[in-house]
Amino acid sequence: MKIEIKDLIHTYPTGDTALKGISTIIEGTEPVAIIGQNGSGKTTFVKHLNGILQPTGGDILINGESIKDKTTAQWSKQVGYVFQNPDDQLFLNTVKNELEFGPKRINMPAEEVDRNIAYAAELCKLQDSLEVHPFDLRQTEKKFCAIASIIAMDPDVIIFDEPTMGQDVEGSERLANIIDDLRNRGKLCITISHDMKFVVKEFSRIIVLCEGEILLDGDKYEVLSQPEILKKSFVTPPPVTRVSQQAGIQKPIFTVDALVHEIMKTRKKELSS
Ligand SMILES: Nc1ncnc2c1ncn2[C@@H]1O[C@H](COP(=O)(O)OP(=O)(O)OP(=O)(O)O)[C@@H](O)[C@H]1O
Repeated sequence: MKIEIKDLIHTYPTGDTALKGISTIIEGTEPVAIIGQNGSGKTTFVKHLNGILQPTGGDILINGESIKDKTTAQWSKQVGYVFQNPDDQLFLNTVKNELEFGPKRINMPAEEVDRNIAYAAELCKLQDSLEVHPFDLRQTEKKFCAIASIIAMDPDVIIFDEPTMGQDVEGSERLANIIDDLRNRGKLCITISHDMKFVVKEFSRIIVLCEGEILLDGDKYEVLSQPEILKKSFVTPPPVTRVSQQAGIQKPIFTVDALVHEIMKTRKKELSS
């Protein structure tokens, strides 16, 4: 899977230019996180990746094919989009019906539908809720229902818009497990998140948006080693990273264990000199 974003511009009918010429390439299966302050253009950007929004300038090529050449319904076989708010996505009367809807709409063979539903329900821990009305699920579970309904369609790319919002620790771990499993199956996950702890744990590549432009794009160590530039996007690295940076440790640190290791290393050096 190769997604080429070429000088992408989006101006809403109101005249707001939310994307001011974004260019990058997303390739392979390594999960990518999109971060940035509110209003920086994250949702506008990812909504172009399966044609929910059309570029007003520039283009996106998915495996060489312009996003403009197919409808969202056609792209949804390849690129699934999980909405930030599950209430914008769920509309049927049981979880099972929600999971079946997409695969049937894209004419997936019945056997495959059953297999994909079973996989998506198990991965999202919804096996025991298949007959429940989605609106009777807790808000956090609704989100997993929305995620499972996209996974059941078996797209190559899955876009998550703020999946950790409102999730507790167990929910975030379940999400991390979903992303790991999808990657192991060769899927590309692209995720918008404000949860920096989740971002540094789960993603190796981070794209930082600021006022409709790409501010930083690269490996998480490279991105988080530039705190002064990051400040422009009002992104705050996780507490352990900030503590280590203030303590003068150059390489970004993402876990308490890694911080302790660095401190012990420095102490050993000091003692031996
Ligand atoms: N439907 C719309 N009509 C007009 N302007 C819009 C529309 N949707 C978003 N915008 C504007 O486009 C800009 C980018 O918004 P967008 O929602 O893409 O940002 P975001 O980074 O996803 O923000 P958040 O983190 O709050 O979700 C903002 O200035 C916003 O007000």
